Amino acid sequence: MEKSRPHVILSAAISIDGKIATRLGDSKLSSKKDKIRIHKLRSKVDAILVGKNTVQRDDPLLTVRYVKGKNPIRIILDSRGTINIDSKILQTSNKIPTIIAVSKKISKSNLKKLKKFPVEIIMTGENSVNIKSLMNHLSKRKIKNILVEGGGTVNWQFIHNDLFDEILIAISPFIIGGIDAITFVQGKGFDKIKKSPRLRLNTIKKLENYLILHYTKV
Ligand SMILES: NC(=O)c1ccc[n+]([C@@H]2O[C@H](COP(=O)([O-])OP(=O)(O)OC[C@H]3O[C@@H](n4cnc5c(N)ncnc54)[C@H](O)[C@@H]3O)[C@@H](O)[C@H]2O)c1
Ligand SMILES: Nc1nc(=O)c(N)c(NC[C@H](O)[C@H](O)[C@H](O)COP(=O)(O)O)[nH]1
Repeated sequence: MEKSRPHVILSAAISIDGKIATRLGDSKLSSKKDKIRIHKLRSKVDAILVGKNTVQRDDPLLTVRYVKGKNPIRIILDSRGTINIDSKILQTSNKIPTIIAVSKKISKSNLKKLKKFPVEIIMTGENSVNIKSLMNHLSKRKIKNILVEGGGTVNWQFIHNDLFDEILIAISPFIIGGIDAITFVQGKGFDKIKKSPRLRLNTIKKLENYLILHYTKV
């Protein structure tokens, strides 16, 4: 029987205090070697997924550049279709397959704007994108594995809905601090430790001053 969702790997670079960006959205935590590690990983997955805020803040390409390899399909969660038309994602959508996942709340004008680009639009969910049905849809499209590269709001949705299989964390040698800085997992958070998914620490690897932790679910 076909699996109802792809294999999901959550990945992030965090400061030693668990933040993924400063309060101003600066997230440049990875070193060159760490980027090479990430790009190797990108080249091995069918798709890479991020939330709209990450696109707005980082203006990422989400391609494989530090190593040779194929680019994964890019998937952006953007409920209302407010992604910037000048973003590298939209501007390179003629070269790299791109899916914009939107919800039924998207305005006609934003939908029209997105349709001007050669992107695939998947509409699911009332207010925000229904990631369970999105995963189901992607599975039918033969997307077998997805690298979720954040940000914190997206990570919470995947963790809270138990839609992940592995977590890769790069603890980077920085301290960010501050109550307004974004953490690896945002959202409401669990109120009891026992509600947190149980994780098994599989491997730890030192990469210069970085520590790469690989977890799977128990
Ligand atoms: N260090 C790292 O590894 C890393 C990785 C990724 C992002 N970041 C940083 O994280 C910050 C962005 O994180 P964030 O938490 O603000 O936003 P995010 O990137 O998680 O995007 C969240 C947005 O995605 C959209 N969305 C649509 N459907 C959704 C759904 N079902 N679940 C969740 N989101 C949905 C919504 O507009 C929502 O506001 C940026 O500053 C970025 O630089 C850091
Ligand atoms: N591993 C990792 N280390 C970081 O320091 C960082 N900021 C991210 N962030 C993930 C997010 O998806 C970013 O937007 C892309 O890492 C930028 O992607 P590009 O280089 O433009 O392809 N991820």
